[in-house]
Amino acid sequence: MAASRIISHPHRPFSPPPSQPHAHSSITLNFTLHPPKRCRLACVLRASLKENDLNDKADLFALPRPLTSTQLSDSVSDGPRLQVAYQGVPGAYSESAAQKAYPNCEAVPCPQFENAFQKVERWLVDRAVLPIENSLGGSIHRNYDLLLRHRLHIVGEVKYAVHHCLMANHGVKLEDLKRVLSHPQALAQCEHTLTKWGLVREAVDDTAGAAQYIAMHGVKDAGAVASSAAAKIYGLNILAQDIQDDCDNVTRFLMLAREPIIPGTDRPFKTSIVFSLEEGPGILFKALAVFALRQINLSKIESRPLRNMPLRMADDNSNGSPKYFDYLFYVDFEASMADPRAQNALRHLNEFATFLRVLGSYPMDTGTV
Ligand SMILES: O=C(O)C(=O)C[C@]1(C(=O)O)C=C[C@@H](O)C=C1
Repeated sequence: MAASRIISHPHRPFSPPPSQPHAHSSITLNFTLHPPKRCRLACVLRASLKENDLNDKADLFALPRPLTSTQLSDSVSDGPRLQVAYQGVPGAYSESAAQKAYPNCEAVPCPQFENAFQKVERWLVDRAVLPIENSLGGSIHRNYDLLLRHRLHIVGEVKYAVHHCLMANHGVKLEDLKRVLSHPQALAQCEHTLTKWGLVREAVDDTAGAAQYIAMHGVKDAGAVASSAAAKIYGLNILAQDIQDDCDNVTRFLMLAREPIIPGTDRPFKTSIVFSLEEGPGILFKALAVFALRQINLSKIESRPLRNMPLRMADDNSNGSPKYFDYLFYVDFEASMADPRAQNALRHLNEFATFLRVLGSYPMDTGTV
């Protein structure tokens, strides 16, 4: 097995190791910014990182140690239970995903995604498990943005089959309902069914939170879309089961930690990166070609606005009129950072990317959902 070492220091450039397959190489997985071409972007990204003062506090601690793959899914044997932050209240799908990812963990509820990131950064918990995409509803954009703003590492992924129920207080029938409360993703996943029933959608922070609200306030004209576990916890009656628009409704969650893991080649690995590019014809094609040239499969691509600088000038003679939207590209590819093909692909990409950061190299969830 290759034994590449990951250094997770945020201020050093990406510098791929020599490409021998079994070299004990040193890979810096964080971003690179070369002046002068990249200094404008550097300022923007630094400003965006400063938004979270926790990042500075994290620097007070010693350099993190990489995790080994044996530390991925269980708690430290005979030690305290691993504490895993998730967004929502008990009964949320994220809680079940956290328990699937770390079977003996203590799942710690957080009101917002950002709080889950912060809890890990402040050493209040060991890991966070957060949704990143759903097979029906698509990407959870907020978490893409937070991955960049924070400095946690993706150490694993877990796919979770989501089965939505419509629930209400006891005695309330489907005909009595005018409204339905749930997480926007859950509402999107049940779009056709809810339209058929003519229910007005109301978005709340999480599915189980919707169930809790309905129960606590004795609401009679609204139901909640949530899990059967939430119905049980909050004492609600299930009016309909499996109401998502497709029986195959799977959410992919990311497992996040302060430390990266040592990537291996002993099982299928995935690597997640984020980069930005100069404007120009065919530049995205060129960026994606670095993977195609090495037979590396891409499993996901997502573009997000570069929030602090969403528009760029066409050129210096554009009289100050903004022309182009500016993007960050998030790409997942099916190779380990210990694989020389991945190292070469990133070295190649780094030749023309204006910014590049490796978010994590981690075992793929190849299990059934
Ligand atoms: O609200 C919940 O129960 C969650 O865990 C959040 C969430 C999401 O953000 O996508 C997770 C899984 C489902 O796709 C629906 C909602």
